Amino acid sequence: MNILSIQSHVAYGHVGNASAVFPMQRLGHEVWPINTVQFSNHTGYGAWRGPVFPADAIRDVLTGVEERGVLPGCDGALSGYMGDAAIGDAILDAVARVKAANARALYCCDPVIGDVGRGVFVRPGIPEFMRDRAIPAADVATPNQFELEFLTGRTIRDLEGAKAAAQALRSAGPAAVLVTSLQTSETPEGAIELLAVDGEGAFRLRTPLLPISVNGAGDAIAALFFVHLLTTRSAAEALARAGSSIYGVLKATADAGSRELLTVAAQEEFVRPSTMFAPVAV
Ligand SMILES: Nc1ncnc2c1ncn2[C@@H]1O[C@H](COP(=O)(O)OP(=O)(O)O)[C@@H](O)[C@H]1O
Ligand SMILES: Cc1ncc(COP(=O)(O)O)c(C=O)c1O
Ligand SMILES: [Mg+2]
Repeated sequence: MNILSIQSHVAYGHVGNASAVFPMQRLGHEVWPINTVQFSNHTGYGAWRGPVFPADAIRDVLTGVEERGVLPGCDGALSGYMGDAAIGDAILDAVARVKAANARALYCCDPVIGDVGRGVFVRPGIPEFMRDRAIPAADVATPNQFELEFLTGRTIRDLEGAKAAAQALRSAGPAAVLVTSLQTSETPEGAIELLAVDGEGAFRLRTPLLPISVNGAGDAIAALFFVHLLTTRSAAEALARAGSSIYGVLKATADAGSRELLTVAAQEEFVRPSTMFAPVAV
């Protein structure tokens, strides 16, 4: 498959396209990355350098790809960390151009806004853009629990609440929703959950909670879930593969004591996860 991936890029470490592109390539897919920023490192370090690209730069690169005549072969567009709200229009314009060229192409929006620990970590206007413009245009969305709560205006306390919020998001646009880093009153101590909901039902995947906090896992799991969904057309299957792969990479990362994901060193996890976790219909 051919995947257009519009998100951040960092020189050092693995977030945004620097986390998402390689796993898709390792699974055999062609990726057409367009970078929304080029930073030295992710913003979780508190300091970083490098530019946020203007919307026109993103449009221009997409126009160049379009001029190669290849957009009819694009199977999916993936967007993530934006840098600035002005980039939003360029992303939705790119999605529209991909869909005009290939009516079967899907758009996966990873609505990067923030997380439970850090709160909102993107520029003003981006959360509202995600809620009001990107989500309605998306076929697939991959919010973490914090983002799902913001996007739906609901507080998630238990699994039923998480399912209801995911359904509310589905009625706003995306047919398939993957909720990451789910921890409700029903999540056992020492565990973390993923919840995938599509027209077939709701599925939960539970893994051990590792004693680490790294950035970029969300970007990688969104990419993995999207390409597995495109190839298998099953949210439950995509959930099992993507969740098991991320767990394997994070386990290796924790074992190595690394602050950055072991995207390269643990690459076998993308193809053959050391542990396959089974999804449960809920
Ligand atoms: N400490 C952890 N232990 C186990 N799995 C984790 C841990 N942190 C992240 N993950 C896995 O990676 C997924 C995506 O990470 P997450 O932090 O939710 O993304 P985001 O960065 O978008 O918030 C989680 O749903 C979970 O499956
Ligand atoms: C440049 C950049 N891209 C993407 C992300 C998203 O990372 P995550 O996958 O942890 O949500 C971050 C988070 O700090 C970031 O700084
Ligand atoms: Mg994220």
